Amino acid sequence: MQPLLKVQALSKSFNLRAGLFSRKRFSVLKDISFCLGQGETIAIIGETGSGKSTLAKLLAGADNADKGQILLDGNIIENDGLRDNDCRHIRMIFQDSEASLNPGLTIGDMLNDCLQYNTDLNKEAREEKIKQTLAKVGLLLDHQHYYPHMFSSGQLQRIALARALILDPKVVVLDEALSSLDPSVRAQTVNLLLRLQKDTGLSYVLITHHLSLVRHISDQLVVLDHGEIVEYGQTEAIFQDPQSVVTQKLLNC
Ligand SMILES: Nc1ncnc2c1ncn2[C@@H]1O[C@H](COP(=O)(O)OP(=O)(O)OP(=O)(O)O)[C@@H](O)[C@H]1O
Repeated sequence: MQPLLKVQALSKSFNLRAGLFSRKRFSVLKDISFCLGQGETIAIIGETGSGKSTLAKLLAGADNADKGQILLDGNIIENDGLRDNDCRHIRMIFQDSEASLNPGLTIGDMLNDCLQYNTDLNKEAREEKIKQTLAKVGLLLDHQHYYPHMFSSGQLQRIALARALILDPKVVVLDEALSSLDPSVRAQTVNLLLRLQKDTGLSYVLITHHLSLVRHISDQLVVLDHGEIVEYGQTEAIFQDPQSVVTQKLLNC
């Protein structure tokens, strides 16, 4: 069966200042390849600086790769740094959702803007979509009139999720999106993510340092080290018998 998301030999480097007048390229991701099926979750783990967030940004189209392809449903959406402009199908949620929300906009206006920029829906259809999406993430219809500062951190993550889901994506990239939540709110958010996945066949790319979360919700696991994949396979198999020294170190700490 064709995977929903296929990442092929993705590479990324940045310019680094190497002296007063010289720069050199610093390779952050090298030949990254993996597949993700519909309704599945792949976790990406690795030490700080191993390239996880850079990979998340490439997947969501927030940055371009130097080389390699990203295919969604068999269609190339990124090819050697050229991205298909339609960013709807892969959406991203960050750790600090408050910082990514405009403090001067109500939640309803923010969701409405998102629909206006990305769809042809008329006013009534947009209102209906906002209503459905707020309900989907467990928020009240009245919350559309509130501003970001009026919500708790758990509710803010639901708002970030609503902003991602309102465009009916196929993949959501969660970059440490659950890390700042306290354990009970994190558990509620995980349950919400799992329910949405079961109901809608959504796929997740989970980037986290929380190994228990990785084991609980991911089907597959990618271990990054200095921008390279050192282990890739079924999560449970890797947890039970990690092959690479890097994975053994990460799982033991
Ligand atoms: N825009 C940039 N310009 C130059 N270097 C960058 C840029 N973005 C990231 N890097 C470098 O790329 C490397 C990987 O960074 P990245 O944020 O992807 O790592 P990470 O695995 O997500 O780390 P963490 O777990 O701390 O979030 C780091 O050395 C970082 O300094």
